[in-house]
Amino acid sequence: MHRRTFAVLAATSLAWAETSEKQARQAGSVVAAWDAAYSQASTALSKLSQQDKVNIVTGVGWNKGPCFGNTPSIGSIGYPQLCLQDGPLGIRFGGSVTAFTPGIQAASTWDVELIRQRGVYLGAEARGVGVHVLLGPVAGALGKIPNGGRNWEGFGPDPYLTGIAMSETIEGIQSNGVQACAKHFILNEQETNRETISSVVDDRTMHELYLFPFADAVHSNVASVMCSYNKVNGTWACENDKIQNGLLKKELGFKGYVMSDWNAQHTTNGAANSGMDMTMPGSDFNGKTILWGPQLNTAVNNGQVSKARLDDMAKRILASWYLLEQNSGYPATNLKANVQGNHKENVRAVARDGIVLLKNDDNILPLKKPSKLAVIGSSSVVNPAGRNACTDRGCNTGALGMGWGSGTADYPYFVAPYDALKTRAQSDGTTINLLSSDSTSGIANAASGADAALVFITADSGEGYITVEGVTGDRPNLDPWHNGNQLVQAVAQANKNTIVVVHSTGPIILETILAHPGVKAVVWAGLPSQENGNALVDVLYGLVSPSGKLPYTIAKSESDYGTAVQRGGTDLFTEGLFIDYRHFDKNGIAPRYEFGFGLSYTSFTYSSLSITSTASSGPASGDTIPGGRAGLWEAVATVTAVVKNTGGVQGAEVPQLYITLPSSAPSSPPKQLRGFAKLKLAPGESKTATFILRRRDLSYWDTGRQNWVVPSGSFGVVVGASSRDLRLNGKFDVY
Ligand SMILES: OC[C@H]1O[C@@H](O[C@H]2[C@H](O)[C@@H](O)[C@H](O[C@H]3[C@H](O)[C@@H](O)[C@H](O)O[C@@H]3CO)O[C@@H]2CO)[C@H](O)[C@@H](O)[C@@H]1O
Repeated sequence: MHRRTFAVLAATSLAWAETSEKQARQAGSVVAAWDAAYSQASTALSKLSQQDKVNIVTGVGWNKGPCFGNTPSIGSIGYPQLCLQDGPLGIRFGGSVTAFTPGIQAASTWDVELIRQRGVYLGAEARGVGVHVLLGPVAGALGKIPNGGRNWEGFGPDPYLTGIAMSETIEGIQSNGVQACAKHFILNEQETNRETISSVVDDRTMHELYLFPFADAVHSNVASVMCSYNKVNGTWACENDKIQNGLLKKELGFKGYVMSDWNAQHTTNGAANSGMDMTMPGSDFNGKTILWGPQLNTAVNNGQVSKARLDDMAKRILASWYLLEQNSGYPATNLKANVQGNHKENVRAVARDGIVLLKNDDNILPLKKPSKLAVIGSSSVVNPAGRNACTDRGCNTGALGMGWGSGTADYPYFVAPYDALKTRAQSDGTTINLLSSDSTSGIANAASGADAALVFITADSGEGYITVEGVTGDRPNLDPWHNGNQLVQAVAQANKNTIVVVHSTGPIILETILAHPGVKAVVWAGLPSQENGNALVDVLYGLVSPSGKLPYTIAKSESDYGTAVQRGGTDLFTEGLFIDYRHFDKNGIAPRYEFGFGLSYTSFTYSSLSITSTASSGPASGDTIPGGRAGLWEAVATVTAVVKNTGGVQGAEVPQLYITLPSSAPSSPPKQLRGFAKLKLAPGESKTATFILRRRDLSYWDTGRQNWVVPSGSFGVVVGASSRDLRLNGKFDVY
């Protein structure tokens, strides 16, 4: 059977709900696939010495192999030197690879077809360069703190949206026979003090927010999970029996292996006995401290780590390798191979369809063959030092396409906004006045007299081992960089048709910008990677209607979020379940632009809400399959709604389904996203969105019963164009 995992789990790029329903039906085959892989792993294991087993679980050391992580080959079973390489948006330090859009841009499309295709292409490139384990996708940081440095690597602070994106990405990657790695497990929500902080979280919040998307990852058969740097409730994540053995392996039924984040292991025995299965990179960054290898051998010999535990570690790694059929015909590692194919088409589509139009007064957009345009800001052009001048994108100079850190890839080319605008202007006969600086001097000259002025601003963040312009990972505030507020004000003063384009790793506070009457439009262009300019021009000129929706809330003030980077040694997660829109809803705070918001060049109406349910109240039951109890994944309700394009142009709408749990579920969020669809609609066309609710979608985590429970009572159902633009209301009762 070729590509066993994919044959079992892959669904065509239908609505996510159909995909997950199929998965539920196929759960039995998933278990059978793992069983077969385990059987092969057991046979192989019986041929191995203890030293071989230790080698399988121990990286060769920092900077000692062709990849970021490497383990030694074992000739007797044909096991290769395993290559583990970042990352979540492409092959880090690849020679000729695609720099895909970051996860947050993929989430911003709300388009499972594009998200899945992105995953398939990521996997194809990883296979093409002989990477066995691709270190992504990311569900931690989830993004509870808007300033979190690495939020952009993942899919945003809603666990449902992130869970769907995790599944689609993992299934896409693994469809190519490449092992995916869901990271960082768990509660790694900030870069500041990430290697010392303890994230202290209550049981319910752990389950309903942070573990939720990892359950999707496990349900999609992810081969590996990376434990994170931080402590969880006082114990290092990579030494934490409760989260590794308890939550991940026992409760979620995870069959693959847990690897450490790079140098996140602290002890030999603690890590082994708490469920960590592979140490990476195998030494510290000085190459001096080695915690497994010979130390693990000794620990096994003197009984501090049992032989059975070592067997279990090795078997999990081998089973994952067999599950993905990497034992047959896998390409040799060559990170310099050209594997781009036509994948840039996915980059452009995600970059474009992830653009969120926030404001469009007087229908200033789309542009209509302007005779003169002003283009202003240092981020309108490519970094003058070169598109890849800063290692791991560790600078914010020129146009922004991704944040910085290990979750980056080198750009094979980079189309900056000005490059694409210039091309378009030539065909339209438009004159462009370019001022590629952030200085407010000279703006009157450049901007006045133009039909419209496009001003480009950014906000950047990344991983804490790099400091950019004084920012060590997490953003110190939610302001645009490089005096963006003053720049926009100066432009809007000079030109009353100012269009602000924002490239950012996360929310910024837009109040100063929106207060100026000259600002007619705000285009939230996110992180578009190598297709930055092309995607923008597609939207600015109306080649497509904007169809992205915010994957996070944009607040009026930073303090409105109710979460912040912690500077001390502990983060108590006192906000509990109430992050992002849950917090705004609960506290009656008006956001500037709510979660799920995004304008279009056309308009949509909603009608004909229909709800059917067979759900019964009570705890989840069934055997544990990958992802948790089987019953959680059963479809128990269906909601449909009709959306019509009532405007004059083609467009795409994202109807969103939110549920309100009955009051018998204590202290629950006012509403929670539990379905979405992306409908492409011609003028006058109607389509039906179908949302299939699984038992888990209607459940809360009952800490007393230690199980997911569907509460009895009346469930509220709303379908709308955003989390605050709710068009259809209904309810159904569960007894
Ligand atoms: O890449 C594998 C995982 O690595 C973690 O990040 C590490 C990153 O990959 C690595 O480049 C960086 O190394 C620096 C090191 O921290 C520093 O002490 C040394 O002086 O310079 C090194 C090179 O710049 O370390 C990062 C960890 O600190 C990611 O968390 C994980 O997501 C990756 O998959």
